[in-house]
Amino acid sequence: MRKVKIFDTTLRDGEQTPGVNLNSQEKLEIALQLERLKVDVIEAGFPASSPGDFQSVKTIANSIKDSSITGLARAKESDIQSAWEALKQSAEPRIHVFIATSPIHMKYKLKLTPDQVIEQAVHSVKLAAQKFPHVQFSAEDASRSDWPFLVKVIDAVIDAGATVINLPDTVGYTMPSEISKLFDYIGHNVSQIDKAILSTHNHDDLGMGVANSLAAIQAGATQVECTVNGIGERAGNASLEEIAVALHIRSDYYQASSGIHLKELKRTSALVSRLSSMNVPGNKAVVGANAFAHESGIHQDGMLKHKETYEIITPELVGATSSAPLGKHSGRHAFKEKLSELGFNGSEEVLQHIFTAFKDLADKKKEVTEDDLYALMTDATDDRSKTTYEVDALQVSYGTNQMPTATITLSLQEGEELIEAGTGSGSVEAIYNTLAKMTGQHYALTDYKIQSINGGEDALAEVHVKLQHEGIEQLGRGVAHDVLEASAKAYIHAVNRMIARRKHQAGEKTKVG
Ligand SMILES: CC(=O)SCCNC(=O)CCNC(=O)[C@H](O)C(C)(C)COP(=O)(O)OP(=O)(O)OC[C@H]1O[C@@H](n2cnc3c(N)ncnc32)[C@H](O)[C@@H]1OP(=O)(O)O
Ligand SMILES: CC(C)C(=O)C(=O)O
Ligand SMILES: [Mg+2]
Repeated sequence: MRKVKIFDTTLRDGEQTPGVNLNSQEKLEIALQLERLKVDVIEAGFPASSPGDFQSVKTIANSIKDSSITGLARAKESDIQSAWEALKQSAEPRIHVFIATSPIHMKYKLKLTPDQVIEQAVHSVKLAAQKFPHVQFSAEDASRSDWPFLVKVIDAVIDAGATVINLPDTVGYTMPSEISKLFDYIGHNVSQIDKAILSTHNHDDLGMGVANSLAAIQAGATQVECTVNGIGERAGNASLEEIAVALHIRSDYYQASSGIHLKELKRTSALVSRLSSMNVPGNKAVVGANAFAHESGIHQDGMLKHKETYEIITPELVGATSSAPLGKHSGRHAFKEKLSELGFNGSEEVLQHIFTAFKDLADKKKEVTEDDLYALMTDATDDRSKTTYEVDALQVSYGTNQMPTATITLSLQEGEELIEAGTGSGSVEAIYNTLAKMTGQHYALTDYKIQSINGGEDALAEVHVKLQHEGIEQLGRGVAHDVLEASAKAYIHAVNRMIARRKHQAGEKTKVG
């Protein structure tokens, strides 16, 4: 059985999803979960792209031990230097240098001749290899590049020190049989291909991301790049969970396996969905809510008689069962144990905060599931030093013939308390009008999404909002047993993050000035 390395790029290409913006703490939380999932390489970001990304990559590189950490860099000295500064403390420093090789990108975007591209690629890989023991080179838009030219580039960068060669289908243009031929061609025509790992990276513009990844693996790729839930630029990247499960279920066909801890898939998907505010569609393969649901009579009959009639993947395989090991009579020890099993590694103060929220919930809800605990954990692990406002109390008065009125108490970081009332045409609008008055800013609400965790009448509500103010867009999320409380918390979460971002930007400007 061939081993296929999983290179996860949720924190880099995944974060390029329009509207997704993860802070350092959220990125670290995802990285810790990717480590538990046993991905081989985590692409933690693009250090030269912003001070925030630089810091996230550095923090992740210093915290994760069981997966290799890498960062993206253009074929440019300053990007490579920045990646080195962020990654030098990691266990196995690894860089990902890229430059485009297709005629359209070279001519119009880079404004370079093919020879100049080879020269820049070789120069950059040599520079990178002086610092990093592992250098990955990507020929951006490889699938629309001239194949003999690709061979020339790849031979030259392997000579310069590249140890991994990645051939991305950057715009999701190629088809499975074509990518198969491309990998086969490269395998047979690059004289030194045995010195490097061959990698595939596919986008989903034509819905072929996973199919192309599997075809490339069949044709010789031993590394596959993907993201959790398939998030990413435009239509997204090939989805990690679909590739890992396809390799497992059809190992007879691919004769290859990943080392992914499949039982962690559902949990990883839920975490990424929550932190990125990107809902997982119900019919999404492997991790969607309906992936193991059987609706029609003939199917249910078949399942009752013999599960394999309609089930090729068991929910247990991917950790999709929800258990309720904790209840209102559970104590702190069992609770702490369970949270650490779920990957919680926060302070005692945050643990106490989650425990109080759990007890409140257990009083109201029949079953507290792992998904509920995950939601409470995510809700509580925001950096409290960056919290300007907190929702202390909320009362909403609503009647069919009456203007909804919200009365809200907010506590401020300094210990002060604000109380205000306001109205709106609906209950949520009344809350948001009141919060706008209290925070003294008019934030435009550009998105509002609500979902229940696990379903059922007593489910937790999770609200995601997007606020816009003076050119900045900010996501926020809130979890509560009540939808109105979750709505207020989501709004305040976005406001707090917006304020923290502005303070950070002002700090950066002062440093530069
Ligand atoms: C296929 C991919 O996913 S590639 C990764 C894409 N990810 C991102 O772009 C996310 C983060 N990006 C950013 O924050 C910014 O684009 C930055 C910081 C990287 C660069 O910002 P700016 O310096 O303002 O440049 P801008 O983004 O406008 O243009 C990109 C420049 O890089 C050049 N460039 C693009 N790719 C490469 C490359 N692989 N190697 C060298 N130069 C490159 C472009 O030709 C352009 O150069 P020019 O300024 O001489 O015309
Ligand atoms: C940077 C490269 C690998 C990329 O994301 C792409 O080409 O899609
Ligand atoms: Mg990409």
